[in-house]
Amino acid sequence: MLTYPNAKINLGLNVVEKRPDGYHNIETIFYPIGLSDVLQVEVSETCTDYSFSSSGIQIDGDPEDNLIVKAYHLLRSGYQFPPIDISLIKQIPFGAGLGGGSSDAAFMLETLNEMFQLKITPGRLEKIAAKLGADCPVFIKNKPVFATGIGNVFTPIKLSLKGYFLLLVKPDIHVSTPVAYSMIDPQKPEVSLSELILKPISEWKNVVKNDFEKSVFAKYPEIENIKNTLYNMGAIYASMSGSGSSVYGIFESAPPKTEVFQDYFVTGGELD
Ligand SMILES: C[C@](O)(CO)[C@H](O)COP(=O)(O)OP(=O)(O)OC[C@H]1O[C@@H](n2ccc(N)nc2=O)[C@H](O)[C@@H]1O
Ligand SMILES: Nc1ncnc2c1ncn2[C@@H]1O[C@H](COP(=O)(O)OP(=O)(O)OP(=O)(O)O)[C@@H](O)[C@H]1O
Repeated sequence: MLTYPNAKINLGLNVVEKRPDGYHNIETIFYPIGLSDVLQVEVSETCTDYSFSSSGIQIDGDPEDNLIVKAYHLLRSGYQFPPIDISLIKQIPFGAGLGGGSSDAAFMLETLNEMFQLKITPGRLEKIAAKLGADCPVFIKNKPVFATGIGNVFTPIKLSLKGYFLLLVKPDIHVSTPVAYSMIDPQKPEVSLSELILKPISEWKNVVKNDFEKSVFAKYPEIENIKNTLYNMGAIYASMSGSGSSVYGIFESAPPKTEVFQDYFVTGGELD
């Protein structure tokens, strides 16, 4: 079975408070985008448990630590299904705040559920996904949502960026999520993001913020430069996604072709 685990961007992100368990309560809007990996899972004719191979962008770390493999082990411990061969084409940069690994894991859970008719409900799948990472559960419904808690409590929102254009830029900087959280001084926002996002997109620039930007920009001015360049190119709204290092611009029409980002990973297109 072939699936295309997609990335997300965060539209606004408030880090509200640190919790006793070390995690942080946040407010954010997750918006799925078209950039995706390719995940193939087939019943294996050769192995007795599972095989995993990965091509495309080379993922650091041990393959056993890949979130896809962790998702596999999580279901294997509670459900019966035959041996499988898993292959991934990695196209979503990691250390980018795009949730690529989380999406791979969520799609892996869904694939196994569907291929082997495990009959796990979407609600239960979200709970299983939460064991793999805070960003994982959102990829089960995979719709724009307002999220609270550690990013796992969802309220549907009526928000469509259909017809707008995205330009996404990822410099060659890996921002580690735990390190990014450790640099933040959490603060309850005066006005909730769920209200601010109802304003016209042209006003987001002045009110919708990502709390990670302050400390990440201070450490890596190059990332702030990308955001400024996107505004200079005519973006109606620009922001770092999640804990970085990717930065996106939202445009009312196709952004002008430019050489300025030639050293970076760049993607984009019309939004859904
Ligand atoms: C920055 C975001 O991408 C915004 O969507 C997410 O909050 C990050 O989610 P993620 O990468 O899935 O994070 P996890 O793999 O669950 O956690 C990695 C580390 O980030 C920190 N972490 C993560 C999520 C959260 N709400 N509070 C945290 O403090 C914790 O130190 C945790 O050990
Ligand atoms: N399938 C996967 N794709 C990408 N990274 C993975 C995957 N499985 C495990 N990882 C690990 O996750 C790390 C990236 O996590 P990090 O939270 O820093 O980045 P991110 O861009 O916010 O991505 P995500 O939200 O998917 O975790 C990588 O360094 C890699 O070791």
